[in-house]
Order: sequence, then structure tokens, then C-alpha cells
Amino acid sequence: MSRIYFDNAATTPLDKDVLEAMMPYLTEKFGNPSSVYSYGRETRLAIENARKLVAKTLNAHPSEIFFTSGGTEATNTAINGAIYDLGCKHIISSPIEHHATLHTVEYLKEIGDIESLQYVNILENGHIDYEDLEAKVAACDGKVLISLMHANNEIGNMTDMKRVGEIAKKYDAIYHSDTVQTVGHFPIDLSQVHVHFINGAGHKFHGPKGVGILYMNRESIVKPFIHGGSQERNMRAGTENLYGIVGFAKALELATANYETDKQHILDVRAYMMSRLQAAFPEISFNGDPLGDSLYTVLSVSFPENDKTEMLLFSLDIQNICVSGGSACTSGANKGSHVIACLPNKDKKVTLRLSFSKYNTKEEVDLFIEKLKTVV
Ligand SMILES: Cc1ncc(COP(=O)(O)O)c(C=O)c1O
Repeated sequence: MSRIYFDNAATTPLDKDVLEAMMPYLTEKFGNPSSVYSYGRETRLAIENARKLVAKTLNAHPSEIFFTSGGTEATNTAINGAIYDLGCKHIISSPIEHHATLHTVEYLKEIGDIESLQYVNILENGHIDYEDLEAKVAACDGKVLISLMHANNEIGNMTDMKRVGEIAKKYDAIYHSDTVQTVGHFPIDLSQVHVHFINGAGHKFHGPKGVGILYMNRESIVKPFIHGGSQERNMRAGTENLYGIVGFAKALELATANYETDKQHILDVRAYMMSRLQAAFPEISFNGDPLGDSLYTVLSVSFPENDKTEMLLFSLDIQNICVSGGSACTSGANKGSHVIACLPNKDKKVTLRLSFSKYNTKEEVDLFIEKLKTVV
């Protein structure tokens, strides 16, 4: 039985054109980029071309782009760098960040290397309260790191990077935006926003897993997080993930070239999913702000909790439907979600996160609804 995959915020399938671009670097072009002879020179060139492409896409300078093992490493580098190298003593984040951020800032608090860790208020629609953010930043005595994600991976809510950047600028704070869900899905022009660090992960936009980027603006270059060789201009030691880096750049190039078409297609599929869900299950509710400032790839839907919906995720899995769970409580197959727990009316609900890619179709939505009807 073929599988229906609505979990693209978790990871996406590799695009075949990306694989094709990577193949030479898995086979004949295998040289270590640090080697001085031709094998090394050709792979070094491939990495630098990839860097230039990423920089151009984000409207940054190539010297501001560093390749990492993914979004998590980039976030750890940025946050640790802001504390240990840029003099931040306070961190202001949100309770709905990805664990890559939450566990990092909580660890820094636990070991006593920061003076304070605060979370901004989350409004009913899942957006951050910008006034509370500004009040919290203003009240800090000492340099602040603001770490707020660009788009939430569970409910899709987007943060206004420009607005946060203005607050950061006003109070001379350092600003890290976790852009893992938006790089490759949303045009980011770094020349237009006051942000010090952003990150990205290739596998979220049909690139390979295990490769990501950290953008560090020129004024906030920090010390290396991983020590060893002199790769990545002494910023990130270890032999480069050559084919991953080539794949990352190719996936970003394709995503950027097809951005409008892919977005429109995904928006159509998502709108169709919303209307079919509402028609079939009038008692459901959507989390966050799906028709407002929201990333078009994500849709979070809650069902009233009962004996049947508790087993929802498990039953869908048996029927070869791949979706993510997430609810405030830990019930049935659903693991508690710290994001849903921050939203109102969180109790007595079973939540599914549906996330879409260019490969999803309305026919898959129809099939999904039919299967869901047999469960709920
Ligand atoms: C918002 C967000 N940040 C960070 C990460 C971590 O990225 P990676 O698993 O590539 O390290 C993810 C992945 O799910 C994510 O969705």
C-alpha cells in the first residue's frame, strides 16, 4: 500500500535533481576540499560556489555563510556565541521555540552562564506579544540575546522579523531567528532586516539531511563551536559534508526558482484540506493563525478528545498515513506538545500537524479524509 505523506515540516523527500547534482561528489569528485591538488581544488570550488549561491539567495555576503550539520548545530553556535563572545547576559525567547533553541537556552540558565532567561507572552492566536517583548528587552540591565523563530514548526505562525529586528536595534540587542522552516519556503532578504544570526536545514526543502547553514552577519562573527581543523574559515572544524553542501545549494536554487508555483500549489492543497476537514468534522478547530500570518506549508488541527480520537495517530499510521501528533496532554499515541500547551483551550483535544510539500495532491487529501472518517 502506498503511503500518504503529510509530514513535510519534519522532513521532505530529496528532489531527484538534487540527487543528480550530488552524485558526482559521492563518486568521482571525492577529493578532500582541504587538499591542494586538483581533486581537492575542484571540491573546494564546489563548496565556494554553493556558499555564493546561498548568500545570493539570502542577499548576504558569502563570508557570512557557514555550512553546518543542520539547523540544531547552527542554533547552538549562534546562541553560545552570543553569550560567550558577544557579551549577552540575558536571553529572551518564546515558549514555543523548537527544542534546539529551548534546550540550549535552558542549559545556559542551568549552568549559570546567563543572568536571566525569559519567555515572551504568547497571544491566543499563537503569535508573540511584541509589546511584551519590547518591555522585557527594555527592562534588562545588560546585553540581551533575542532568540525567536521565524515560523513555528507545529502551528506555522510567523514572527515579523523586521519588527523584532527594530526592537533589537533600538536596545542594541543580538537577534537570532530560527529560520529552519522558512529557508527554502519563504524569500528572506537579509539586507532588509536587522538580524545577527539565522539558520537553515537542507532536508526541510527537498535537500539532503545532515547539512545546514548558519548566517552570521559581519559584525557578529563569533568563535568556533567545534574545534579542530581550519575548515569554514576556522569557524567549523571537520571535513566538509561535500555532497550535502552541493545538495543544499541545489535544493535552495530549485526552491527559489519555483517558489511562486510551489507556494500556490501548496496553498491550494492546504485550503482544500481545511475545507474538507471542516465539512467532515464540524467539531474540529485549527490552531494558530492559519489564514493570517502563517507559513503556508503547515496546518495544525485539533479534534475533541474521546476514546476514538486518542488512537488517531496510531490508526492513521496503520493505514499508511504519515502525520505528526501533538497535544497538550500526553494521551494515547500523542506525545505532549509544548507548543499546543501554550495555546488556549488546550485541554481535551487531540492534535494533528499536517504539513505539505509540492508533491502533495488534492487526491491525497480526499483519501486522507476518507480514512480519517473511519477513525474519528
Ligand atoms: C524550527 C526548527 N528549528 C530547528 C530544527 C532542527 O533542525 P535539524 O534537525 O536539521 O537540526 C527543526 C527541525 O525540525 C525545526 O523545525
